[in-house]
Amino acid sequence: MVSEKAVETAYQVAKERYAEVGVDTEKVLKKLQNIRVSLPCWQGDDIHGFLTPDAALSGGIGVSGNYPGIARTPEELTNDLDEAFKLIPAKQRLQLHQIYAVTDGKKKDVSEVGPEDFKFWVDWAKKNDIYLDFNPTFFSSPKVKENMTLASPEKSVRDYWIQVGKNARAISNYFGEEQKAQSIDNFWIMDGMKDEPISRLDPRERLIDSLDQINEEKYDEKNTMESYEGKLFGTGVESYTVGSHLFYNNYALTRGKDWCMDIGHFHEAEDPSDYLSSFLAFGKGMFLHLSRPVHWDSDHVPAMNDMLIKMMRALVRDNLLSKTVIGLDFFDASINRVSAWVIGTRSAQKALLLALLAPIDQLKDAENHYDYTLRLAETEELKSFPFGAVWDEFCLRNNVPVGMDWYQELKDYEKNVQFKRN
Ligand SMILES: C[C@H](O)[C@H](O)[C@@H](O)C(=O)CO
Ligand SMILES: [Mn+2]
Repeated sequence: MVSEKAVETAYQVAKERYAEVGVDTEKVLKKLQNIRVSLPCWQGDDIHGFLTPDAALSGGIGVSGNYPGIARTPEELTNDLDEAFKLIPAKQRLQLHQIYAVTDGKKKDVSEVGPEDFKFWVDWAKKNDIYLDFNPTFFSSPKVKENMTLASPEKSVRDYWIQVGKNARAISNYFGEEQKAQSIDNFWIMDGMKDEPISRLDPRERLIDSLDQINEEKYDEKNTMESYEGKLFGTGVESYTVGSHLFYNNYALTRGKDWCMDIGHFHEAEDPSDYLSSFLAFGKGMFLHLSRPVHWDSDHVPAMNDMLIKMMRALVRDNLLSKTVIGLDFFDASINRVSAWVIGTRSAQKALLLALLAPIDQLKDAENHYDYTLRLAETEELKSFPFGAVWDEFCLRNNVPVGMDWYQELKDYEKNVQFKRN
């Protein structure tokens, strides 16, 4: 076990080192304490959900791996989440998908679920001081016709999915009312075509109309805010995605909604962190799906890599955190699913902490006075500052295991709970 004394001693040294360059680590720790990251509930059960757990995944997303101990019921999923939250410092958020409705034995279609089917989650969230976000489920359903939902050429198909979207807004609004904090309602719509379409505009106009119909009801933004997640392509819809990045960027701007960037949905040569300030210079707010794309939108568990660090730096350096909810999106069944939540969230928090531990005002001042030498010298020196000691102190203060100590706790849970499920 990591010695508390060693952590505290190292922190005192780190505090002094950062103070030398004008960074107050105590202020940074307070900031980090109040930034909630939104975990994807679907990592816990490979996106099966409870409404149609046997339905095949569609929309070009896929889970690989078969690690034992998957959660099969709402109780098992919340037990696993409880375990993850014991190993993640500070209070967080959780994204639910619509297929995670808990209908108490009643057979319901996704177009029929409402707030009452999420009471289970609201009760659990209140008990644990977790904020809930939402994602309507526009995939894994026989009602998806030829890869089309809200943009379908058939009115009856669109109408079905419009109802799903309306329900989603009512559910997210219910979360907001209950938790007294805004719930993000994130729309990802899989619609697209495998081969070159003749019209690229018609499906987009239909999608706009469907979304506008979904948004007819006015809800208090204190409770709920829609965000729209674009995509470059997906397996099966390689040639055309109706909801491209630019499409939702414009939809969000013209409707006063949030834009969602999933960093797995960009081309490898792009730098998605650059889009944050480009959008937020005009837009209302941003929701993120931080993920780890490996050659494509593979939804690996986020690691503290350059991409993640750049995203956090862009948010912190330009003061965009107040307009952004940091969500995660991954589903990896090749490793313990609870460990995926722990690793992904701790990595996101670490990247955020690293970004916060910088004398940003000073660096901006250097930049505004053309002192690019100081800017480069200091940002490079900061890379070898004792950031890990500040992270360990953060874990210690939050009563969660420091360093690899969490792994042993998780192995006990795996042995005593998860492996007994089969
Ligand atoms: C399960 C999520 O809705 C899904 O991952 C979506 O957010 C996405 O990123 C699709 O590629
Ligand atoms: Mn996503």
